[in-house]
Amino acid sequence: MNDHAVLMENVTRTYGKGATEVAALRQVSVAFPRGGFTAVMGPSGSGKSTLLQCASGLDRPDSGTVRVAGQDITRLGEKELAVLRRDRVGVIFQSFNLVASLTAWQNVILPSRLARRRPDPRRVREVLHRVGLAGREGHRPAQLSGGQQQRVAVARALLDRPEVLFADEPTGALDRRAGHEVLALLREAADAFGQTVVMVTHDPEAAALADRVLFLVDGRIADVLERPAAERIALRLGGLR
Ligand SMILES: Nc1ncnc2c1ncn2[C@@H]1O[C@H](COP(=O)(O)OP(=O)(O)OP(=O)(O)O)[C@@H](O)[C@H]1O
Repeated sequence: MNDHAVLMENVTRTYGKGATEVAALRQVSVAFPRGGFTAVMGPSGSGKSTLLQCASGLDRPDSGTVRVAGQDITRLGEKELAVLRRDRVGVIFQSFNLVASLTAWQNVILPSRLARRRPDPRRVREVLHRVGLAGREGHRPAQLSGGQQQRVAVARALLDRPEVLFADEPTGALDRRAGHEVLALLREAADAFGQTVVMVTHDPEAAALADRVLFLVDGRIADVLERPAAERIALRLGGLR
């Protein structure tokens, strides 16, 4: 067993062609240690979301390799990739991505239902309880606060106990307190459940909860800080712009 949940080697991702070509990632090599919590920061357009999408199998790099749980996902066909994403990876977005017509419970089990599985109701209850939504199972997104909606999305990502949780600005649409609750859940996923967390954020205070902060500039890793305080992150970030 290697101790990296995700290993990216020489990953390049270019969008567009000719005059409109943009190199979103340039030969990026990075390892995300098992059970670690990594924040990814950098100026707008530096490649953070692209890195997350390539690492999670939502996007394919043009070259380089991405190993998730030891498997090179760049070599997998669509079906195999879908299975790996389903079984090993959880994803959380800034905009929650919930279905408005479904209840919290139904949103949490939706990916399983689409994969023709029947999740154990005890597990669904447990995971909704863990994110603080006991008693809100029957509420639809419009009947929940932004923080509660994001916690539904976290519960959905946690349901199948994925080895890796990817979060793209998970607190971007939340106020401080709600954001902190979501971050605490991500921290707990790493500390109590040994899950690997990779989170893109613009917020130095959010990044300060991570074990390590990667800074991207123009598609390259410009710096890595271990367990930095928010002030140091903000300073480093200011120096990059
Ligand atoms: N689908 C796409 N088509 C064309 N260009 C794209 C596409 N997605 C991203 N890009 C470009 O790739 C670069 C990196 O984008 P990316 O979204 O990864 O940056 P980011 O660091 O996440 O930015 P932000 O903080 O603004 O969300 C940008 O220049 C962006 O315009």
